[in-house]
Amino acid sequence: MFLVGLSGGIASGKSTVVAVLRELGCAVIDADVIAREVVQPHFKAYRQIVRYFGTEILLENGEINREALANIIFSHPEKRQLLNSITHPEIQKEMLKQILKHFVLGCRYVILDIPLLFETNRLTKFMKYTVLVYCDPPTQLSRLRKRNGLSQAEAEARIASQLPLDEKRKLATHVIDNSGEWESTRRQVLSLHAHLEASLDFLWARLAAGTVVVGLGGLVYLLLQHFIS
Ligand SMILES: Nc1ncnc2c1ncn2[C@@H]1O[C@H](COP(=O)(O)OP(=O)(O)OP(=O)(O)O)[C@@H](O)[C@H]1O
Repeated sequence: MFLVGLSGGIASGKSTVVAVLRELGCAVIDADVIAREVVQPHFKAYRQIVRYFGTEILLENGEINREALANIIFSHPEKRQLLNSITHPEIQKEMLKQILKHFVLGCRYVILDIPLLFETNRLTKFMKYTVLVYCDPPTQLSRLRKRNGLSQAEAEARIASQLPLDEKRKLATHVIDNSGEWESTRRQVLSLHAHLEASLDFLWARLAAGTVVVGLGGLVYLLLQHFIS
């Protein structure tokens, strides 16, 4: 099995592309969903967040008030760092668990949908391929304005807070250009899927796992022989 990182920019069409990939039966791990899960009450990160940030960041139902927490870390970079040091290891653990599950199920590849994949650049070294869902700047601006009901200035400010798509484009191994019609995007996703399905890169991980299993089996056999005789 191999990993494929997928990212985009605000309103560039990532959700649209992921929907097609899921429809094709691809295994997709959504980092945003995991980030929301690990701060739910029964998780370790929840207890740590409450310990450090206090019960005032809780909603009446006991869940974390994400907006209140976002406001705190917005003006206190050291608190943002603290929050990241609590949540990031839990998110990575959960991602690893899901990757292993897909490996055991025999998936050839898994798509990791990570919003800040190219900005943080920490996870790209684990990816065999990286995919950018691209959209030309005027189209991105107009789709964002329409979807979120924003003024020109508001939409421009949100886009400017991210690494420009033209910069991310240089970092990706594959680009899906979503500037045109849905059908054109769909065709590109189908062709990417065919390319990934045809790749033999999944064999390396299976070979490595097979070698470990055979090695461990051999070791157990030798130990049993030793103790029985
Ligand atoms: N090819 C397309 N043609 C027309 N509209 C599109 C196309 N692709 C996406 N859109 C529209 O553009 C908007 C943004 O798309 P989408 O929500 O998929 O982007 P996203 O990258 O997931 O956004 P975000 O990361 O900001 O949540 C949506 O309203 C969607 O319906």
